[in-house]
Amino acid sequence: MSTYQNVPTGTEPATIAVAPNAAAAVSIRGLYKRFDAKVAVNGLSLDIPVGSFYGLVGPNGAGKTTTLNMATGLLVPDAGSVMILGHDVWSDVNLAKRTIGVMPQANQIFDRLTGLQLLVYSGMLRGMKRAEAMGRAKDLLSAFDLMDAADRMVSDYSAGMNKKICLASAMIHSPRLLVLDEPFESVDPVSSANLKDILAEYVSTGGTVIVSSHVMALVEKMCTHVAVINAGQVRADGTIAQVANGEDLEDRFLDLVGGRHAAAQISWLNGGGQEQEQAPESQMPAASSTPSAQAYPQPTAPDFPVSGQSPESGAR
Ligand SMILES: Nc1ncnc2c1ncn2[C@@H]1O[C@H](COP(=O)(O)OP(=O)(O)OP(=O)(O)O)[C@@H](O)[C@H]1O
Repeated sequence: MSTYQNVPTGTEPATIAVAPNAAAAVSIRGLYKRFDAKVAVNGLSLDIPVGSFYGLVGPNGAGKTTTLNMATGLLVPDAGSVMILGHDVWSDVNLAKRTIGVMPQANQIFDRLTGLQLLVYSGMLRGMKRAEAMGRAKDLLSAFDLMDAADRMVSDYSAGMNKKICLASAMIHSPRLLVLDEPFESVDPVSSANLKDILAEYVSTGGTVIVSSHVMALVEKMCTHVAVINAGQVRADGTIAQVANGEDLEDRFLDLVGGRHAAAQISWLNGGGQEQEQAPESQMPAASSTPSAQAYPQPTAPDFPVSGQSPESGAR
């Protein structure tokens, strides 16, 4: 898909100048998606090298999830192309899906299964024999410190345990590319360190990890590469050092996406430590006068029934 037939005239992104990179783990060109009037992804192009730990960062609503959904065969783009390990995603979407492990969201899994059942089911969905899926499921439960919870229903897991079982179910078929949305959210520091070790080991064997995250310190520490996304486009991409460009990555991010405004200037939000600002004189009653009905309008009886009272009972 490389034409812009679904894109409103006049809003087409710049022509795709550079051919997709078949050697990349993911090569995106001119990706575009519009939801009614909202352009979520606006001609986005990006190459993600094989064996990289790639962070996608951007403010809320920047288009990260929409991009990842299109790149992983979950959402049809309006235009543009995505290649995964040299194969066009949308010409054989099932092949692409076999290559990728996408971490599901907590509300996308069958949480009435036990952790063990969920992993075995995920493995068998990927075409594994039950015995093989069972063996891998136990390895993952052990690696993710979930062995004690293996026979408990996932609906009874804590938020962090839920994250871990979702991540494990994305890994059971040993994909070549892992796509993870905020994988460490709610995960305790010990488990999170273990997960990072597992992911680092996976990358060292040639796997590629893409994480979408808002936690810049985590991206700076874990990732080899980063792309800053804003308003559906890539603002900067490359190794962490290239993107940071000698600055702290978080400061650089703020420079790139802008939009920082002075929250501290909300006039009424003062924590109680300072005198409230006086209202302008014009809005205050004259000194020594008693409050008049004009200065302080008296509340009137509500013209709607008060909870538990009929309009009649309210008048009593
Ligand atoms: N199904 C949808 N229908 C309508 N608008 C959508 C839909 N999905 C996303 N959008 C809009 O597209 C824009 C990009 O959303 P997206 O979820 O891709 O952003 P994001 O970068 O992942 O944000 P966040 O960091 O908050 O998760 C937002 O303005 C969002 O409201």
